Amino acid sequence: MTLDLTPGPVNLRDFETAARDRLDPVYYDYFASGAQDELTVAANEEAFRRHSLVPRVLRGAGRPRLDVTVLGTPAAMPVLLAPTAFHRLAHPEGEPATARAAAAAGVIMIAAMLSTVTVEEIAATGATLWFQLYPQPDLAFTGSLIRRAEAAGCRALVVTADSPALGRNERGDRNDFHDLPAGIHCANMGENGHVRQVVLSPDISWEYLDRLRAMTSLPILLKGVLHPRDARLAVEHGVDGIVVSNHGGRQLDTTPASLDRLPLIAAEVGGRVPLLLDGGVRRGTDVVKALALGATAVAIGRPVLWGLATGGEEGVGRVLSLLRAELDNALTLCGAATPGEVTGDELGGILA
Ligand SMILES: Cc1cc2nc3c(=O)[nH]c(=O)nc-3n(C[C@H](O)[C@H](O)[C@H](O)COP(=O)(O)O)c2cc1C
Ligand SMILES: CC(C)CC(=O)C(=O)O
Repeated sequence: MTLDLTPGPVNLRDFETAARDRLDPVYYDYFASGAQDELTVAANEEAFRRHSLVPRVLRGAGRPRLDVTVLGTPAAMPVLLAPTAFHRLAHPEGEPATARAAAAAGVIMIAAMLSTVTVEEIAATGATLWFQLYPQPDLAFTGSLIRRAEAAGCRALVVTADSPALGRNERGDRNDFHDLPAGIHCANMGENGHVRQVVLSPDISWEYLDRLRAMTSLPILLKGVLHPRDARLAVEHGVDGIVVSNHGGRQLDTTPASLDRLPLIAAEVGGRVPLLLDGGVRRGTDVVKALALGATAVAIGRPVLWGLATGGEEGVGRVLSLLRAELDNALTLCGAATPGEVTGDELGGILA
């Protein structure tokens, strides 16, 4: 018997390396890649490096509490699982493995409409879910998806607004990856024995959002907002929350880092609705920086996929526990007692 003394991944970036070693390179590229030159992918992580945290001392804050409530949904920490498509490309168990890990960690999973297992089966894990929607021009079909998400117990609807078309993914082109492999499909899109094609439509407008608003009493978050005027419009159209996001740099390349847009949007929204941020969050200190700049919580996309590819439910669980430990440590070192206490004024010496 040989003893395995390798320590394994000790942070979220290590999980990417571990996942890369295990994954089919075509699927690795699908998960890792962004649009075109991937400038926005790089910008998202780079933006966090540009900011510093200035800790306060002798606050006697004690060990921080990490729990938050976002739009009525309690969570053990201000980190959600961003919606990402096609988890069965990462691990045969797919989304239910991710959901079990989210449930064990007490965090909210935003289930993607383009999951490879149905929302009902994901919900059967007992995880706390929100449901992400690509608004489909067929309103009746969209309505049926919303009804299913509601019936499955999803507690909010996350409407992705940054996808009037698919971003141009050149790694996918090089790999000729344009279809899911046999046996894996968009499980929520099944209808009378065939699978509906997802439509990313440039015709979706604020008027469509009004229709959605009238279709559900669930809180609605708009995902993919980068312009303060759109944030204002979102609030005017009755949205309950905003996800400041550039889709992990996978849609329009050369957009700014989502973190760099957060202060502008926070100033425009003025606390009327909670803001979430995703894109490039890899460290507990990144979470603190996002909180300092106006987010109530953040979401992570790729790190969850790296955990899933590396070790299924256990891998995702480890990603979440590492990030939790880092966040706990960062808040403690900042002298903050709760995530809500972190503000740009008091703690986040945001030095560009
Ligand atoms: C492989 C992959 C698939 C994604 N699928 C979706 C999706 O189906 N719907 C959606 O709104 N966003 C999707 N996203 C974007 C994420 O929700 C999120 O905005 C992004 O991953 C955050 O950046 P990060 O990966 O740097 O954490 C996807 C991202 C990745 C990496
Ligand atoms: C198939 C895509 C629309 C899923 C997605 O959002 C992405 O890969 O970024």
